[in-house]
Amino acid sequence: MKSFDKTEDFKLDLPRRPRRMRRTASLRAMAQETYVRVEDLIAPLIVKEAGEKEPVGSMPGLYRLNIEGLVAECRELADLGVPAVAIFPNMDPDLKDALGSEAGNPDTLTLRAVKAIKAAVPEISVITDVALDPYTTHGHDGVLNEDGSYVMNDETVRRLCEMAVLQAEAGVDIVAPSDMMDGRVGAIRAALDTCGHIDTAIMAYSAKFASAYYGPYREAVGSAKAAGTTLLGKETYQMNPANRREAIMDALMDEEEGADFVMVKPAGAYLDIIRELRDASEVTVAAYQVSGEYAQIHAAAKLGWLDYEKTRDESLLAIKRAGADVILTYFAKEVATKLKG
Ligand SMILES: NCC(=O)CCC(=O)O
Repeated sequence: MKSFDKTEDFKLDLPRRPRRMRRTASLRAMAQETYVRVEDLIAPLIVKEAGEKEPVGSMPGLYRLNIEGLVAECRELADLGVPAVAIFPNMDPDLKDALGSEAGNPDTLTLRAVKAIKAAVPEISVITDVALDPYTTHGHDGVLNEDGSYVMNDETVRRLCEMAVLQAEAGVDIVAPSDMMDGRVGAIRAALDTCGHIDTAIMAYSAKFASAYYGPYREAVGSAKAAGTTLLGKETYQMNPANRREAIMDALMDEEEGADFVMVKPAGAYLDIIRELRDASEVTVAAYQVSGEYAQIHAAAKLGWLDYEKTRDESLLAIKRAGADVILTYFAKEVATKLKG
């Protein structure tokens, strides 16, 4: 057997050398396939009734804002070029009941917030959540049956239609059903059209998984305790994290029913679903980088275990590369500021 000759000139005969395009910054810039743009970012914001802005412990940089603070934040985001905000209410527990009746109040906090934003910052698109969980004492996204063992689908959808029409009347640009009831997109589309809101778009939380990554958000909106008061789990309506085909089926149903956006939530642990949905769907694909994804980057960076900015930017780039057209992310303002600067 011939021994390996260390002195011999050693050259691989390769038809391609991919490292050629990685050698300098300018070559790497030309070879870059994916970018995160400010136009891709949607900022989720939390509104509360009154008082000073309050930090959310597990989500550094996120605050519960009163309407005035919320409007000021929207002004800054619009000036940075962020195209949209998604508003979530932190409700006074006294306004919650088993039916989520406050959701049908034409003067509820969310609707006043929408009107204030649209009056002061008309150029930013406002997205509102269509779901009952902020308003129910049990924290579920719908109306329960008598013994509390099931979220009733069609009764819940009727309530969601009522909510969506109120939101459209308040001037919201996009309603976002996040409840995961069957048939709600078609019913909401029909209700909006019947009431003359043909131009109100629908962003469907289509592949919303029953995920542990929502933990910090539940603290932010004060629904963690509520969700714990019932034995009924959200996995009876949200999707099983193990399922891929089901996610695509549900999203394509939403598209057929009239969704203008289909969403995957969470994002980082579901990049395969984002890619597959981008390939299968004709409409805009949104991905929601949720609170747990945000919190884990902050926590690891605080411990000195990860580089904060690089990990943040890589997490968003990966979601774009997977195929998301827009990303709901708590990093929106920070990243927009960096991209503008
Ligand atoms: N409806 C909005 C959410 O549920 C947000 C979840 C999260 O950020 O963890």
